[in-house]
Amino acid sequence: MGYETLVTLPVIDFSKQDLMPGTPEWDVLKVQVRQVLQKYGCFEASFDRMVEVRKPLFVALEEFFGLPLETKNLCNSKRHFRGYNGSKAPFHENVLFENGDVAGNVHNLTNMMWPQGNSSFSKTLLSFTEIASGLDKIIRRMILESFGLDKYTDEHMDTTEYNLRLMKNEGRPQTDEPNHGAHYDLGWMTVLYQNEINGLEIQNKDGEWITVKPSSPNSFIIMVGEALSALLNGGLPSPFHRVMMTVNNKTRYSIGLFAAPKGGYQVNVPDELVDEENPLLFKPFDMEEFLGFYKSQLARGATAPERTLKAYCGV
Ligand SMILES: O=C(O)CCC(=O)C(=O)O
Ligand SMILES: [Fe+2]
Repeated sequence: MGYETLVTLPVIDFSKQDLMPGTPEWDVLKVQVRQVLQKYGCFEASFDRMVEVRKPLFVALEEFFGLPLETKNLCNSKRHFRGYNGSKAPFHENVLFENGDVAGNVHNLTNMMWPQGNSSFSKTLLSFTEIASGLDKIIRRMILESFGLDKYTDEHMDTTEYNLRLMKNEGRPQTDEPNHGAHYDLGWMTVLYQNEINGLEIQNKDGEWITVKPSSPNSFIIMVGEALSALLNGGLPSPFHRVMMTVNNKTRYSIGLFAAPKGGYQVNVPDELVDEENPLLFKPFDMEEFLGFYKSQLARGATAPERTLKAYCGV
């Protein structure tokens, strides 16, 4: 699933208030989204709703990662799907809960970290989630429309869940090892937001790693995940990416909102996308079962191509 040579990511501006389906503004952006994603599987989305949330968001991330290790490890004391991972700290730390309940997880996380309360932390993470999920829904709706799949939109949105991941990366001493190893994102779509320290790299079709440099502090990086690529019968590529930082960099904070098919829901390539010229590329799959496969592959040291959806249910 190659994509064209990428130098810098194209930017699409979503700042217009009340962007509504069926309006001329919507249709113009829809065409751009389709073209850019078809080429690269990712783009930069500028969205001025981040203006007010940006500052408190990075205060919140610094506050969380600044907690003592023992406190952060409390995230793992309850039966959360993943929780806090600081095994590569200070080069990489992240916290991720995988049960699709962002509000509940933010609430639990806040109570575990600050038993005396920290309402600004939870409020800020929920504001971010609201903005990022709004943007995700606009973009996925545009994608479905552009593939002539409008009639599936409600079902698609109703069978989507979100997970939030908070990340901190620091520059490593001279090494070729990435902070966050190269991978494809697994779900429908990823909405990433970062501070001013770059480090995200996307591989272009020539195999070169291109550093993503957002052009504005209000920009998100949007990436197609494997599940969406499969739903569209390979119609959009999912970019291979990693985080790589040198020792000269300052601390990078980033936060990702991941939209994915709910477990128990069977993802099927719509008939509209399959014909003689476009044979079916993926058998129906359940995201939860795919995640099980992914994790067992990871545990036995499988390479990135050996833990893809293609390896799991490719025709
Ligand atoms: O930190 C970043 O910008 C990228 C993180 C990432 O690729 C992920 O969480 O899947
Ligand atoms: Fe990723």
